[in-house]
Amino acid sequence: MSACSRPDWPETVATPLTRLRAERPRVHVLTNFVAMNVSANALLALGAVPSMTFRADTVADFVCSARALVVNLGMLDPEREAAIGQAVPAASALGLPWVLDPVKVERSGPRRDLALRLLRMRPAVLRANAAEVETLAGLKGLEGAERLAREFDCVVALTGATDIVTDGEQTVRLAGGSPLMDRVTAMGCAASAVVGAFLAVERDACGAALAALASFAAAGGIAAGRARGPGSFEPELLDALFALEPGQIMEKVEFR
Ligand SMILES: Nc1ncnc2c1ncn2[C@@H]1O[C@H](COP(=O)(O)OP(=O)(O)OP(=O)(O)O)[C@@H](O)[C@H]1O
Ligand SMILES: Cc1ncsc1CCO
Ligand SMILES: [Mg+2]
Repeated sequence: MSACSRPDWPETVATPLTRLRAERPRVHVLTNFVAMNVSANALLALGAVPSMTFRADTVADFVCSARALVVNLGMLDPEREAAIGQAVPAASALGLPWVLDPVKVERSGPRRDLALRLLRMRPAVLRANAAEVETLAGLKGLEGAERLAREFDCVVALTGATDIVTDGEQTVRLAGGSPLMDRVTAMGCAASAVVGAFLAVERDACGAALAALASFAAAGGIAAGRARGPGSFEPELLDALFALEPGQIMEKVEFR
């Protein structure tokens, strides 16, 4: 039974967080220029180690020695697209889990088609917002997320004011975080990177996605309580991820 239906939340969240900090897995992140800095810093704050190269002739070596891969389609240029073409087969060959973040597929047919081709290459988790899920599924909200999870045999983490994690059969909703997360760039991209970090230590993709989004939401809620606005929110978020304790996650995040 997957963690999407497992009720022992402390175990689902606390154990992977402790393991992440103990093992310090390296996660290879292919992402856009807007998101690079905050994604790398979020991983470091949590205890993981980022690598970010997107040279096509180098990326497979980095992926082969990493423990998870994150593929983000934002601001996609030919160089990063070529790197994705090397990185995903390298990860698949090793059975390395990977996350797909289909940034803004609703804006471009070719980008949507690339995301659909990548979905057929079996990411462990698709992390997307509502517009992206609707574009890829042709259906809105939870129904769209469930359809994608079933069609592509992956876990779908649909984020927004409430996050949804589904494997197509079982679904968990998480409420937490802060509206300030919508006023700072690349929070979704950073959340996808954090899902990659949890996949590195938790092979149950539902469990990894839940632990990641719960940790990110809890840290977001804590940071919002300390920040004066978007400018001070981001450093507060990194500090909150660094100091995050499992008890705070249970306190700040509501599971439904
Ligand atoms: N109104 C909100 N209240 C609480 N949390 C939120 C809110 N909006 C976004 N979040 C959180 O912010 C993070 C990013 O989610 P979002 O759905 O905004 O991603 P996104 O649209 O892909 O972002 P981006 O493309 O800018 O990286 C998630 O962890 C989500 O839970
Ligand atoms: C790629 C990109 N373009 C504008 S903001 C942003 C970060 C993730 O959406
Ligand atoms: Mg996004």
